[in-house]
Amino acid sequence: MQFEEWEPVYEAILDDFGFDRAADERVRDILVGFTEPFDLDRLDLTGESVVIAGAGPSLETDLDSLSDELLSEGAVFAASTAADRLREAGIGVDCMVTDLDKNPDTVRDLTEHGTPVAVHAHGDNEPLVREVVSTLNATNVLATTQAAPVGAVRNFGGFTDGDRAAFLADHCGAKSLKFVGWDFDDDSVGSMKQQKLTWAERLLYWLERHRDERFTVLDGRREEIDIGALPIK
Ligand SMILES: Nc1ncnc2c1ncn2[C@@H]1O[C@H](COP(=O)(O)OP(=O)(O)OP(=O)(O)O)[C@@H](O)[C@H]1O
Ligand SMILES: Nc1nc2c(c(=O)[nH]1)N=C(CO)CN2
Ligand SMILES: [Mg+2]
Repeated sequence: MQFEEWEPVYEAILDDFGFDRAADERVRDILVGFTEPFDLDRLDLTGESVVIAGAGPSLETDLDSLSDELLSEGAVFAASTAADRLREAGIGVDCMVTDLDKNPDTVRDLTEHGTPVAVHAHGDNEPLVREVVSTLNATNVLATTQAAPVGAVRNFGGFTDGDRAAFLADHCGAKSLKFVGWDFDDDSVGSMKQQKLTWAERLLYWLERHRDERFTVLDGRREEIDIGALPIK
């Protein structure tokens, strides 16, 4: 997705949360200083089915639905702590997507052993960007921002760790996306997290339209989704 297409949605998100664009840009620029260009051919997903693992409570039961066939033929993208759960279950992660707020040791371990991690800079994770990114093997870091891309820091669209994983897989040519571990209505989360999940759902709905693909995670929900300021006709 080009930034011009993403930008109005980004503005709506900033507005909804009261986040500051200049802060996102400042932390993005710090990340620029720690990263090198990432060769996206390493994540060529052309013709592949990709599992997008969120970190919702349903991940536990959803893991049982992942067939050996899907896992051997497709790729697995994991948001944040979903990477830990998958690895515990013996499932390899092809890419982790994170804003570093939960499990930096996993990020360190994956990047050390050659797995790409999409590391996101935003206005509220400056200390993590400063402390963690300098300790990583930069070759395996795919730096991202929700603001305009600069240098090696890319923007594929998306906001929360999980929906950014889906936008990244889309960018990399995935044939189909399968979602596990997604719970948009989760009573265990606070109001800010619920607001983030509402945006994640909207953004997946938008991506679904873009791709002309039905995401089963949205089944039974499409009619109810408040698209907010999304540019959907
Ligand atoms: N019920 C859920 N709880 C948490 N994450 C969920 C849930 N359902 C889906 N997800 C996806 O899994 C990802 C887990 O990442 P993580 O918990 O680090 O959140 P985040 O995007 O960094 O937001 P936060 O600032 O709340 O930590 C979320 O970004 C979201 O896209
Ligand atoms: N400024 C800002 N941006 C974000 C934030 C956040 O807390 N603050 N959380 C996100 C969830 O992954 C994604 N982007
Ligand atoms: Mg996170």
